[in-house]
Amino acid sequence: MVYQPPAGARDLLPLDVAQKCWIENRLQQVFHRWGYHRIITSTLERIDTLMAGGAIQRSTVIQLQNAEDEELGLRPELTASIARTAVTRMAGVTYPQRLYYNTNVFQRTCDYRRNQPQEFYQAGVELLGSGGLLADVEVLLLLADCLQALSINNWYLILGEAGITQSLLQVFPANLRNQVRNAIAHLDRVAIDNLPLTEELRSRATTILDLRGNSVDVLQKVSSLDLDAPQQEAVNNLKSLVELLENQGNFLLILDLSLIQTFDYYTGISFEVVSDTEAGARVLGRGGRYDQLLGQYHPQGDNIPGIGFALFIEDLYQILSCYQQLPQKTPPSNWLVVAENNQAYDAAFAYAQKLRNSTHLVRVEMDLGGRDAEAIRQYARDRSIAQIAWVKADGSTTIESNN
Ligand SMILES: N[C@@H](Cc1c[nH]c[nH+]1)C(=O)O
Repeated sequence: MVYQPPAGARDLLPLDVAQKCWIENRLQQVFHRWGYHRIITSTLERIDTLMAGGAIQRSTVIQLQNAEDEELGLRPELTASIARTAVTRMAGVTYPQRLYYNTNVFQRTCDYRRNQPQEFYQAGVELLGSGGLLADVEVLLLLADCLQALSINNWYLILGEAGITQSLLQVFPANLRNQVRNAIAHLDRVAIDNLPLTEELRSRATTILDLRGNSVDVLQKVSSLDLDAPQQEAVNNLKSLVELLENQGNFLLILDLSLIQTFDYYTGISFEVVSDTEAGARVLGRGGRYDQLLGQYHPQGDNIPGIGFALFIEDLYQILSCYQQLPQKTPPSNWLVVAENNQAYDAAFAYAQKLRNSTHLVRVEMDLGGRDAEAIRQYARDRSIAQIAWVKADGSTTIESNN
């Protein structure tokens, strides 16, 4: 019997892990520097929990069933789980809470034959309890810092504002609003042309779809629409955010008020990080503000504002491997400790332990017997092990460097 992994499953071998850790450690250092704390939530959630925010479709969740016949699923993202934890397990904490995660998520693929992956890794943050401009700026500058820590320079931010876009959609008749939203989400002009809209509304839908480009132009275009007072205020806030980002951040910003998903929980800014490579654009992460999500999980429905993002480790990996940034080998051991005969085992283990305790980050491996001295030297050369320690039963040791 040959045991195969299920379609879409992936095993990460030591070099893959070293490369993944290289990315994750850099991100983690940035999260720490900004005062974020790691949270680990359950891989398994009730389907209801995953879907409560309105961003997750049942068909994309890998589903499981427990003995009580509860419908469970593997988390496809972290924000819903963190929202659940925050208002239940973390009730009573003070705000703001700065949380980060670095973990796997599962997304069901429709095409099993192509062996499409179903397990992915994400690292991200959630900043809970702050609804203002400063929290938006913090999260976006933190995001920029993450990319800088990975030495990724060719990227831009597509910034939308779900609140503004949703409210601009209110002029459409309720029975057509979803179709207009879908057409805009997919930048589908043909669909807009085919909807039974008045010419004025059709032109409004096309204007929303075209609210994309450099921030000055887009802000001007949106201000020329007949905005009511709350819309005007939201546009002014967006303007302040853009100004702060353009002063503080060192990245290209594309304002996109047509940025809207067919499903999401965003109520304020929403954004995507896109890398610009010769091979084309690649989305490296996304996020946004969700001020109504935590209320879905709160026993009394109390809302707590939140904003965050997730970076997609596989996509970062693809970019970094093009630039040859990642480690190309697993780190070699520094020492190979060899017991010269059976009586020297005790002394050899003791010597190896002494080396391990001597400096931080040293790698010491024991020779496991069964080879002669030449084979041991060859092994050390093959594995790039710098030093061999030959240990005798009385504890005396000869050190040989292996160049
Ligand atoms: N969880 C979202 C990203 C996000 C984090 N926080 C807010 N949004 C996703 O996977 O798309």
